[in-house]
Amino acid sequence: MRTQSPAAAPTTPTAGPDDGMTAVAAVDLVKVYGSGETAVRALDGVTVGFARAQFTAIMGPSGSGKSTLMHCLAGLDTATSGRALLGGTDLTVLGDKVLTRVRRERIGFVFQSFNLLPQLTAEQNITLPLDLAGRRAERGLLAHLADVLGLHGRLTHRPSELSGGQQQRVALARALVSRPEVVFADEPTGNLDSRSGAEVLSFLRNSVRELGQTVVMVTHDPGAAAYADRVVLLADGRVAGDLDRPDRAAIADALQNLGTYR
Ligand SMILES: Nc1ncnc2c1ncn2[C@@H]1O[C@H](COP(=O)(O)OP(=O)(O)OP(=O)(O)O)[C@@H](O)[C@H]1O
Repeated sequence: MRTQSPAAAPTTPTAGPDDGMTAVAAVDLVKVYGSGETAVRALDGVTVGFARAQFTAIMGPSGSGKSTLMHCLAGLDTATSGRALLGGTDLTVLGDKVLTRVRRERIGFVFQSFNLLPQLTAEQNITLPLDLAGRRAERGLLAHLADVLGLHGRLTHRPSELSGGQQQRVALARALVSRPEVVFADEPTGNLDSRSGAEVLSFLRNSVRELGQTVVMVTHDPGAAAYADRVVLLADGRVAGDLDRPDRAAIADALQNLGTYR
């Protein structure tokens, strides 16, 4: 394992995303929840970049700041200081309206709880972000995603008529159909059985390889993280390690070294 201080984070943190190779970056990102004696420093100066067309997993103990980092980088939460960069855009200086548009048009999301709208069909759920943005789905890409995700014959079904694995595959199609600059996945296999989870992870892996998609995934599971090209470790709101193409055992070791793996 390469461990390092946040100041020596791995992927061109000082160059920032304008180098054309970095899709998303945090630069000295600080997030403090609350104030006074009860203040919690969830992010304590995180500097890290996520390369284009790479699959990165973020891991670390409970409370280490994984979700906070992802939410700040996705414009779902505001940082206390520092910069959250998507391409050349600093999300920390944007107002709510512009931020909503950036999230809708440039970012794909996959959540543990699927977050599909129950009254819409699978296809309507998939195209909803595009519809809201006034854009048309690329029919070829939609058909390709439905095909590789095994959703043909399910597109007219509502979420209640689909299994958990199928619902998450609909969420994956929704995340990718707009060709976003990055897909953020928060514990995407947390509610799935191991077979459905493996399908979701293989799909994410292949979307990086075949579509050049950038994927950043938060997970507790070393087996899930082993699908990634890179694993960034957080501890106490700081970058505590960075693993290049680790296997499951190397990830488990690194977590154990952080004193967290049970
Ligand atoms: N809305 C909030 N208000 C106050 N404190 C918060 C809030 N959200 C998170 N925190 C605190 O910030 C710290 C980091 O939380 P975060 O959820 O980012 O960690 P995590 O690594 O994602 O944890 P887990 O693995 O348990 O999901 C924790 O101490 C948490 O209690």
